[in-house]
Amino acid sequence: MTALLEARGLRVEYGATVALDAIDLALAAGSRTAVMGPSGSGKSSLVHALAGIVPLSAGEVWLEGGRLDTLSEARRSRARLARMGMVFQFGDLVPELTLVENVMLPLQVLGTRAATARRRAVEVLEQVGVAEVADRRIGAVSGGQAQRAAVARALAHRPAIVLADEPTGALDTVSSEQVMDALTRLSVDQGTALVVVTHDHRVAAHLDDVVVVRDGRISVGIPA
Ligand SMILES: Nc1ncnc2c1ncn2[C@@H]1O[C@H](COP(=O)(O)OP(=O)(O)OP(=O)(O)O)[C@@H](O)[C@H]1O
Repeated sequence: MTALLEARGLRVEYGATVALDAIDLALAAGSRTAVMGPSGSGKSSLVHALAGIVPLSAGEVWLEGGRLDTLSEARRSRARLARMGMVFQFGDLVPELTLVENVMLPLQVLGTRAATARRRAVEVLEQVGVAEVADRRIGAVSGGQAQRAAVARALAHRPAIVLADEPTGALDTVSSEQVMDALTRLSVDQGTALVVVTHDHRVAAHLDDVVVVRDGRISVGIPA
């Protein structure tokens, strides 16, 4: 079966630092993968390389059977926007906008009409359990609620792949569980491939596979 997203021989360098080397990874539709490993081992670099955000020194990234890394920057951004959802530790939501407006934004960039985008945004906010605060500004809700809005935003356009870098890192245990429940439930419902960078074994327990990164390489063994 063709992988949805595949890395072949990835190498990423920042100046003299080799952040990733010889990475092979294939993600199938509906797979749920934790990326674990020590601080500085290359986990964020891996997620950014899979998303086509950082330039590769060597290797290839394939998205749905086509090369991602060789596309022009504009086409890569478009492919990322259309087919991927990204969630980061502190969200990157617009604090002055409401939850629903934040979730509508990428849909509208993709050409969805405002009324349709709003309906879909409210639907996903309901699925992640924050519909009751949908019209509050991000700055006026809790960290857990904002992070669930970030999950809603990443999933609203029904991406094939969700890449989440420490999505629960700033949250207490209860909020962290809510965010992971929301991510995994929507992955099950929509068949999304889910990749979650985490230090937390409780977070990894929500996922089916674990990839351990050590010194820029995928290693087999017990996560640190
Ligand atoms: N923009 C950058 N410029 C230079 N070096 C970088 C840059 N980003 C990351 N690095 C280096 O690349 C290596 C891998 O970093 P990366 O952020 O991918 O690790 P990580 O496993 O995600 O770390 P953490 O768990 O602490 O977030 C580290 O040595 C880091 O210092």
